[in-house]
Amino acid sequence: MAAAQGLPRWEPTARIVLGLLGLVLSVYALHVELSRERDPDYRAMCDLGESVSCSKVFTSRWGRGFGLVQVFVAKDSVLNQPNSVLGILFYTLQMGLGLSLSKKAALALVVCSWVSVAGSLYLASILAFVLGDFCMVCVSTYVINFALLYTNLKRRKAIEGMKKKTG
Ligand SMILES: C/C(=C\C[C@@]12O[C@]1(C)C(=O)c1ccccc1C2=O)CCC[C@H](C)CCC[C@H](C)CCCC(C)C
Repeated sequence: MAAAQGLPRWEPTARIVLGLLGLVLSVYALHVELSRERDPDYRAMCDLGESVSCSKVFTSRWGRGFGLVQVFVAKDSVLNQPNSVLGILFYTLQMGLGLSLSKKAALALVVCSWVSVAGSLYLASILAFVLGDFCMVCVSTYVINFALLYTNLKRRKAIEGMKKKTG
């Protein structure tokens, strides 16, 4: 298997493509959220209907700090950042740590990725059962997060294999 000798050949490309897509979606989500907060009449490209509205989702209480941070701190605290800011950090980290071939970096990527998949499942259930909204930007980021987890698991396996061989 190629994975035993080194990284799968598709791995660096997949990581950059997924990371950039996630980054673009997160920046867009942040832009929509801030525009909507400034102007309640703002309509975003991803607002297609009453229940297919991304800006409604982004500006809901679940759109900041996963709706959980404000249980502990004030709503307008600096700790209560939009989810998309976490997304920007997360995708930047995924591309940045991808440059390192160390085992620790590979493990960190897998752990962060699992956290993001858990976050995705949580946000998806809020979307479906609480808000009853279809947010295309959100669903796209969940798909990206699953794909990144797969990529990171493959990568970690390959890096473990490499280190065993060369000592
Ligand atoms: C645009 C984006 C997610 C979309 C969205 O979050 C948005 C914007 C939102 O307002 C919302 C409201 C209500 C229901 C669902 C939603 C969402 O769907 C990006 C996050 C992706 C991902 C879920 C980030 C997870 C990061 C981890 C917590 C790991 C952090 C690791 C750190 C070391 C950086």
